[in-house]
Amino acid sequence: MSGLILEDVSHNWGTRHALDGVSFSVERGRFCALLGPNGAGKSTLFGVLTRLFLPREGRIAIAGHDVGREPRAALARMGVVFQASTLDPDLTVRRNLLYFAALHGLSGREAETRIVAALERLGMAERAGEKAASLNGGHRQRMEIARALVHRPEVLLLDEPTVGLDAASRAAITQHVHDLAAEGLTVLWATHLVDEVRSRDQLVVLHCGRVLSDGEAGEIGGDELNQHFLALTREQT
Ligand SMILES: Nc1ncnc2c1ncn2[C@@H]1O[C@H](COP(=O)(O)OP(=O)(O)OP(=O)(O)O)[C@@H](O)[C@H]1O
Repeated sequence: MSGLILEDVSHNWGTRHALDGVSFSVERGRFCALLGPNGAGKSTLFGVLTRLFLPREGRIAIAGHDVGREPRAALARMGVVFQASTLDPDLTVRRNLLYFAALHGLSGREAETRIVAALERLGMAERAGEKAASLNGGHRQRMEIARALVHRPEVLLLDEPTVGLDAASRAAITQHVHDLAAEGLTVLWATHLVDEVRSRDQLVVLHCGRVLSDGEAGEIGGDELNQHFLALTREQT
């Protein structure tokens, strides 16, 4: 069963085709890297996936729920890590997550249990009492991911989640999210960094709003993924 389906999704910014007939699907429990250079349309795609704005045309389904016809059911099954931080720096990790849990109608013991579980999955349990402002960039981003897991989504969307992090933090977060996919979460990970893609990942290359390739990363690019990606996106510019 597919965790995520996009069929012929298009979106314009004025006369610019930011997304032009984008179609691909991600199987349940698969890690899909959405790789594209700056301006490829990755953030626009996240905007239509999360209903920040409506696509001009096309269909999107999250865990079997059509985003246009059943938006509440679809959004309830989706966790999102945006580029910009969503945390209150003056609150503790635990308070931030409690606040988010309340937005999903969770409170009391149920919220506490889920928060502990989400923080443990990201190796952040011992930091629950620290203020968000005191965390380093890598831990702050792990907390963003824990926040996105509190309502137990089936699909996790991450928009360039490692921007601004050092190499060790990038590697740790990339590993954590691969582990989540191995446990059954469907992951869409937008990036312009080829070194975040593993050979067994699904790889969708997006450029100028179009899907240029879709398949297993090792088969598409092999060891020369970087050169392949550069050649692919250079040809189309
Ligand atoms: N709010 C907007 N108004 C007008 N044009 C926009 C808007 N947002 C994006 N665009 C344009 O749409 C195209 C796709 O941009 P988008 O931000 O989705 O790409 P991206 O792949 O996320 O890029 P980046 O990696 O730089 O964030 C670009 O040409 C961009 O200039």
